[in-house]
Amino acid sequence: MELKIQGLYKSYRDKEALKNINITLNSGTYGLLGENGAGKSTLMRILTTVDFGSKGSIRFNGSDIVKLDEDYRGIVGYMPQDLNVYPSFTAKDFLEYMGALKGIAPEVLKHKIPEVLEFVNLSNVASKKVSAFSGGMKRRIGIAQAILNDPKILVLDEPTAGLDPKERIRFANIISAMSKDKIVILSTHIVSDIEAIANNLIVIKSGEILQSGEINSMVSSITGKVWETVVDQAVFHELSVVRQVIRIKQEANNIRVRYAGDAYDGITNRPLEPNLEDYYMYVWQ
Ligand SMILES: Nc1ncnc2c1ncn2[C@@H]1O[C@H](COP(=O)(O)OP(=O)(O)OP(=O)(O)O)[C@@H](O)[C@H]1O
Repeated sequence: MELKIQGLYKSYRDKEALKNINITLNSGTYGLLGENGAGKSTLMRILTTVDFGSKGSIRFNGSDIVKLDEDYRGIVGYMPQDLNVYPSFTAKDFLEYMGALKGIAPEVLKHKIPEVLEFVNLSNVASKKVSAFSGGMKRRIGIAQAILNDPKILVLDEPTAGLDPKERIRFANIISAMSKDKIVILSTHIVSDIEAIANNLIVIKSGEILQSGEINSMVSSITGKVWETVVDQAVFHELSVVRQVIRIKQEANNIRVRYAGDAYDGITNRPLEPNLEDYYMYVWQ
């Protein structure tokens, strides 16, 4: 399976939201990371044909997705950032409605709805109004509607925003369980969520791909470059000028510092296992 994006641009009047995006996605989970306004939602909307690029092409297994039209939409699942549900809809009503919009036959929906509700662990609230759901439950019903058509390509815009730690883990497990033989693309601002859910990272900045690759190899490329030390205020000040500080914690009169770069001379440093946040801070900040 291959989704190939070539020379993709998107302009909104005077704003260039995407600039020359080139990337090929295969089965796997891709985390799209970028600041507010980087272009993540724009790229996701184009990948799902909710919107179109100004220039460039996207091909699924060699065929242009715009030309594939319904055939492409039939294999795509999309969870937009703001999923609006009529307040009076129950979970089941909502899935019936979304299923009908996707053109899924009623007899298929009949067995598919209980299946997806079970999958996202909402079977027990199938007849409850979605308007009364917690943030985490709303995200899960969002996933449920996105997978109604057994999509090969699943696009999730900020699926973990506003989730508590428990819901976050539950969500990560749901995504991992269904990422086999699919292209899953999810966006987030939270680096640790990408590390927990995705195998591949795409960093996007001002509409351009800054870097993309396999998360494990990115992280292992900075082995030996992440340290912890406990220093006083004066040394911390010197250190923070010449090294990338990742995290600090005040401890009595000292500061515990996680930093990246070469070990700073003249202090006691403890080597740490790098993680994706270290990589992100060290390489891009
Ligand atoms: N419909 C639109 N009309 C005009 N400009 C737009 C429109 N949609 C997005 N933009 C602009 O395009 C740029 C990219 O926006 P986009 O929503 O894709 O970013 P994002 O990375 O998803 O941001 P966030 O993390 O805040 O959701 C921004 O500068 C935004 O203001």
